[in-house]
Amino acid sequence: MVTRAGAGAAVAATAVVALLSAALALYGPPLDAVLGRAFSLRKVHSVKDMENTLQLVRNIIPPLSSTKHKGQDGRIGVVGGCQEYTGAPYFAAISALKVGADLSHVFCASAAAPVIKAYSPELIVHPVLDSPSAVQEVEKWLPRLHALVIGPGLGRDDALLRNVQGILEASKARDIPVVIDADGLWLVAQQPALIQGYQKAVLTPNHMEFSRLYDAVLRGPVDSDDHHGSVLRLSRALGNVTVVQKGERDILSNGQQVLVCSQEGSSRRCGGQGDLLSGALGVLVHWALLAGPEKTNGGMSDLKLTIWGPKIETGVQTRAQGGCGPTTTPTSPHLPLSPSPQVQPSPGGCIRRLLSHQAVQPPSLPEARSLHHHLRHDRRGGGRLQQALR
Ligand SMILES: NC(=O)C1=CN([C@@H]2O[C@H](COP(=O)(O)OP(=O)(O)OC[C@H]3O[C@@H](n4cnc5c(N)ncnc54)[C@H](OP(=O)(O)O)[C@@H]3O)[C@@H](O)[C@H]2O)[C@@H](O)CC1
Ligand SMILES: Nc1ncnc2c1ncn2[C@@H]1O[C@H](COP(=O)(O)OP(=O)(O)OP(=O)(O)O)[C@@H](O)[C@H]1O
Ligand SMILES: [Mg+2]
Repeated sequence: MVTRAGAGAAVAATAVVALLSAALALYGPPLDAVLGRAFSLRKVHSVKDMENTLQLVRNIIPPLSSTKHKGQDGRIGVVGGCQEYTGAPYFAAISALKVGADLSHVFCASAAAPVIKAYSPELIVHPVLDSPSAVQEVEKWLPRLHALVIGPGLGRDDALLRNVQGILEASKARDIPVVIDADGLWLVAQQPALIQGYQKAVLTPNHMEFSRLYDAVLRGPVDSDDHHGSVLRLSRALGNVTVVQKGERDILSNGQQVLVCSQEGSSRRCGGQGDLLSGALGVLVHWALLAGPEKTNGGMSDLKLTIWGPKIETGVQTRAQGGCGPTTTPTSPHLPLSPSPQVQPSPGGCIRRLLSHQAVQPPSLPEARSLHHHLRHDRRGGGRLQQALR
């Protein structure tokens, strides 16, 4: 049963991964300053660290106010949902709402629409994705959306993928941040140029999706001895889009920095947990952008290669140094490739530690429901994510 604290921690943790992905994607330096304040080398107590992490997240959550109107704090679109998969787009879209977006749209195939509509009256479901005019239908809504989450439950039907390609092009033309997950990544693996250099794209591959994408873009297998370098290389090869490789440790990179979150999460490996993350990320990317650099002190560029979490791992090394990091000397001054396997203490002599996400409890309905009920209640009680994070 998800406790209030557990729910808060789970949501907070997702928020942290989402926030860091957003900050990596959207800003230059120096989130490091904020992180410097938030994390320290001292023996970390998870509650204390989570409190620091929450402060970082709180910086971007827009305050509730009577002067705001519906939709102002987030209108998120999920592009996905087909005959076989109706749960994934629901999980992504409802997570966006529960994290704190005001409106959540799902653009799906007509067969999936009545099913997803039946799941929740809170979602605005458009049965357009398999329509011949799908791109135009979705394009009508783009001026009113703050971010898109492309892929949950999309499936691999060529006609749908072609429509999604057009939707992605139209979104880029409007500078809309996009989170690309699941079979949206299948499309990107087939046509990497679709997001090449679009730095408002955040990719959230799982283990398998990462291997496929890496192989398609870098023409070779992932170097299993160098996860950090692999994520860095893939991000660089795609023009510094942000890549969040989900796994026992989540590894994030924007082609300049690498963040590793290794906080123990749920050991359940059930379907839907990645969908929850992608939906949450859709809102938080928008909020991070809305908050602006002053709220996150700008972002990441001074952030050194940092290994985050209870187990301090070795730093990434260049191959020349016997390590398995990027093969070329990194152009970025931000990546001090340590000659020794020890992690270089980052500025201020501390090796920061990021307590990040505990994977959301298995989304079996009762637990998810209590989580959702809990956040919803907080939302109504005038608290958004902050309330849930207390
Ligand atoms: N309720 C719904 O509507 C849901 C719908 N969903 C939708 O399903 C679609 C496909 O998404 P997906 O994640 O199931 O397929 P994908 O990632 O291609 O993996 C395929 C194979 O790769 C392997 N494999 C996977 N992980 C691995 C690992 N860590 N380490 C090693 N191997 C690993 C594993 O093969 P195995 O090894 O088990 O034979 C797995 O079977 C997508 O659109 C998504 O949105 C889901 O979101 C769930 C909820
Ligand atoms: N082995 C693991 N141990 C702990 N946490 C994990 C592990 N693998 C993934 N996670 C966490 O679970 C969440 C979902 O990751 P997962 O790999 O299940 O995504 P996914 O396959 O896309 O899920 P979905 O079924 O929704 O598509 C992520 O936050 C990730 O950090
Ligand atoms: Mg997935």
